[in-house]
Amino acid sequence: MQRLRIVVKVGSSSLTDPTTGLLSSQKVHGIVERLAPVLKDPAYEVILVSSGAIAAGRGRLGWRSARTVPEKQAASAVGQSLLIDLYQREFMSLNRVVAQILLTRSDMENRRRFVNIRNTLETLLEAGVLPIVNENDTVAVNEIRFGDNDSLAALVAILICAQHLILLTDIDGLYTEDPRVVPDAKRIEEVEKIDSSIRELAGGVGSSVGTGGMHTKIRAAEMAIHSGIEVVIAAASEPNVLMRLLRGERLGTRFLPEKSHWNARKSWLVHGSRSVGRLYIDAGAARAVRTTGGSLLLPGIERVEGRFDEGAIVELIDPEGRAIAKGIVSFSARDLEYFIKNKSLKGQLHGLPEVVHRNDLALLL
Ligand SMILES: Nc1ncnc2c1ncn2[C@@H]1O[C@H](COP(=O)(O)OP(=O)(O)O)[C@@H](O)[C@H]1O
Ligand SMILES: N[C@@H](CCC(=O)OP(=O)(O)O)C(=O)O
Repeated sequence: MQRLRIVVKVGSSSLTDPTTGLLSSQKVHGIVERLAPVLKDPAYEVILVSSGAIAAGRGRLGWRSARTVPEKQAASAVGQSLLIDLYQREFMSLNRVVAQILLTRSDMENRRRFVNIRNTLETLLEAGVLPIVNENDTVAVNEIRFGDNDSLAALVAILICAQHLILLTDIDGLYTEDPRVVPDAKRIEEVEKIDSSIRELAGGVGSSVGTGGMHTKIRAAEMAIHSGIEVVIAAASEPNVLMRLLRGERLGTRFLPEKSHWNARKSWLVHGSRSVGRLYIDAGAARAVRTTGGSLLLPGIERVEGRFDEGAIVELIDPEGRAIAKGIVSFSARDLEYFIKNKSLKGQLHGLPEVVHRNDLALLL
């Protein structure tokens, strides 16, 4: 039987006490209660992405707040083990082994690590273990931080080819405006396509502990639906919310997956990888790449930007300056510059590999 894969993300706001902002063991218990029936059902495989480390650490350290990045990192270092210990004890009563997985953005950007993470998760799921993922806050300096766990959860869902991503938060879905600011705002039940009219609905963060508010959730939903994954934003406080959602009950806001979506490799290219260079290409090459699904060949390249080796991720820029695709380049920047400078060589360059093979290329436009 093909099991459905579900990534459930629980935000800081749903794991903490609203007045103190500290981790609430009662709320953690509530999340475990909602997960229990799904875990028991052989139709599903679950990965939990849980925030809460900073809140747990602040509680243990007696800190009223953690504002600077080093403070948050220190609080998280103290709190992550407390958080996992709490989950461990809760899941023990359900006879379920848990595993801790801590990731940074750069783990996702590196294709080998990305594949390794997938192998580990697959093995854990196969062994009936519940993986509990969080950002590795202590090593995640600004450039490699997710910051919010919504994008992390979307990338995990892409990585393991999940069918559902459920973002549990302190509000029962996406509203036409932030209901904390505009009390008569209306909940949106279903979103067919995420465009600027949807992105504009997101207001700020509601609680003192949340990060990103609806902005990061809509961004995460966008990544996931492009990859064929259905996304729901729902209230963590709703009784039996997960099973009810999986049975099709209309709770929260459902974002429909796109029908013609990227495969996992292309999704990783677009959302997971970071490009380190740009190839400026001519109109003919842009047309070949965009409309005929062709590879990028040497004669189409006009200029190279960035220092990179073969195997790096680059963006392809068309003559109008638009990034039309992202792909894995087969030559280093130095080699490409050499070929461009010695254009007369072009005629003799048949037989060289494509600069970016079509299988290693994902269109952005
Ligand atoms: N259009 C909107 N609809 C619903 N909630 C919104 C909207 N804009 C902003 N918000 C705020 O987003 C908050 C949830 O985000 P956040 O605090 O980051 O949660 P989490 O900790 O679960 O990631 C809500 O409490 C709400 O105040
Ligand atoms: N990694 C941090 C969570 C960051 C965060 O607050 O994210 P979110 O729950 O999306 O608002 C922690 O465990 O405290």
